Amino acid sequence: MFLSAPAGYRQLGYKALSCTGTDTPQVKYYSYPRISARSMSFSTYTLGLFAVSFTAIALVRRHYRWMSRLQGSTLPPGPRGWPLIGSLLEFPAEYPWVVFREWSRTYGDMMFLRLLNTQMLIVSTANVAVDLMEKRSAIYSDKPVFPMDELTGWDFDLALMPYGQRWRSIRAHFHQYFNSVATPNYHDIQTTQIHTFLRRSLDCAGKQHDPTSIRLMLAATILDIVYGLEIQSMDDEYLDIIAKASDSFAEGKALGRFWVDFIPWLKYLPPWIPGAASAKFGAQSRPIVEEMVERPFRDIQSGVNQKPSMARKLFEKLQQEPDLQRRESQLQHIKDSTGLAYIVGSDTTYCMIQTFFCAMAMSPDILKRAQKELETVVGPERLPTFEDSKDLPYIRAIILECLRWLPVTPLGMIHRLTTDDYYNGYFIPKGTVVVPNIWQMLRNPKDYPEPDKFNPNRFLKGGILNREIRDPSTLVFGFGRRICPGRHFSQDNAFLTIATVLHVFDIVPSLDENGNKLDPTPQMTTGILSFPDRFNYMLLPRSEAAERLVRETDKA
Ligand code: HEM
Repeated sequence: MFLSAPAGYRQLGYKALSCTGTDTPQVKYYSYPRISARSMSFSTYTLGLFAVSFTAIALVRRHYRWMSRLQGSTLPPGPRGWPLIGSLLEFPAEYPWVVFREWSRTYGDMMFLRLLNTQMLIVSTANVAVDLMEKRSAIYSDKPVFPMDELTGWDFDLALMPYGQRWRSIRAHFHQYFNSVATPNYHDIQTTQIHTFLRRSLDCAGKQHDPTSIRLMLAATILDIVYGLEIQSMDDEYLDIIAKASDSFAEGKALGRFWVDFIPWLKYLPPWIPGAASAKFGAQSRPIVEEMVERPFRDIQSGVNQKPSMARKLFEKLQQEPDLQRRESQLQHIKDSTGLAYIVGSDTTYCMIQTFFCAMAMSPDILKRAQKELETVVGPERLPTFEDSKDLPYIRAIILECLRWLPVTPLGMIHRLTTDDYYNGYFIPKGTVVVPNIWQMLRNPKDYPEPDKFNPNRFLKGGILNREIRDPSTLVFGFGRRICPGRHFSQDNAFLTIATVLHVFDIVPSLDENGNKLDPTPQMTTGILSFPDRFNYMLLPRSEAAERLVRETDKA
């Protein structure tokens, strides 16, 4: 079930794994334990029995339905699995993208498997992903419904939402404010927050860099744009509500924790019945999630918060809607579309910026070359701006390589097929959940030779970006009608953060108490999002002039 989760949730309890690194960083992923049946409680077993019975009936019925629809095709190959439970026992609980790559060596670029009553297609190459999820987007844009999302209140989240009218309306509101024409409107806010981040980083120069300051920068940026909120610290009361809501999401999605996603009628059990753990948990979670969505909007509706923002503009526009019923339903969609921006946008962008710091701490030559480009184009008198982007191909190549090297969502987000499909002689039954192994696509040596190496040069030819190399942003932000609508905003933010940091700071391994360099080798996390965590690096101002440039941002 964790595959269904959206980008951008606080990754609590994620596992971290050692990586190895050299001057040209390479990342290795190790063991991937299986799901442990011992961790399940008695009531979980009881409900598990129900699940097995229901699954058995559903599977037998489905088997006969499929047989009549094969039309001379076969299902794509894949692990055979066990009766009833399918491949549940061998399904990797950690770093699944690495295991799927191993499996694909046996089964090819389309692998079909079953987990209880969920059928899954894992796609390992970019061409197949584009053929299915982009070119046939009309039938590959749905998402499976998980009753737990409704119980916990998380069903407002666009990334989880089934394809349909509600999704269309919320996405349209969101798109209006995050499309490529609208995002430059946020450059001032982004610049202010990035400059604040530079000053905070300067205050901690020479010490292990605290990634909380990256989170704070992103929170302050997105919540200012969306609600006009001024976030000064991570102790902010509203951030605390978001954190609690995110915790409830993470727990609700933990594989094997609740059975309601396998036995949907469990959601109708009242919370006080023994065994109704999911309903009980949902009843605790829902008010917190509602508060997260409602609280900042209340202040806008009541006029307490008058600052210009996306929510305010949408709300004012809505007042011109004459149809009261329509106004009511649109109001909820507006609240939902604004409520999800921070949730889906901040952690994803955070992961990408962490990847940048990690790559730079491990690749001094690449860092120096980027700084040289900045010296030539921007000069010592000022900080880079968004307008410099077109003249900084090496910085842009670094961004592309960060997206490719350690993709933030290695398995993207699952899609669901809404009707039977036939592709390359294979039958893909309606309801199949499609998992793109983006991590593997971005490690295809035909597109990216020596794929484990961090090497921005692969995107350059004759000093400019080489359009013949597959652009990783066409994969990492997902596919077709569900493609990430925050991608322009996120890439803008990444550009200015990376360019300004490199212009004024060196990024180097931090030191132990005896002044010896610590190993900057990162730990990779596993989960919906994956990023290098807990690695040793610090920022040092490049010169007094650079320090001055940073301090002067306070006066700007
Ligand atoms: C490096 C940063 C980011 C990455 C790698 C990323 C990646 C993704 C991916 C893979 C999806 C799923 C697409 C699919 O289903 O095929 C997605 C969906 C989404 N993203 Fe992002 N994202 C990032 C930043 C952002 C930001 C900054 C925002 C908002 C400001 C955002 C908003 C969304 C929304 C609303 C969806 C759901 C779209 C839908 O299902 O219709 N993302 N993102």
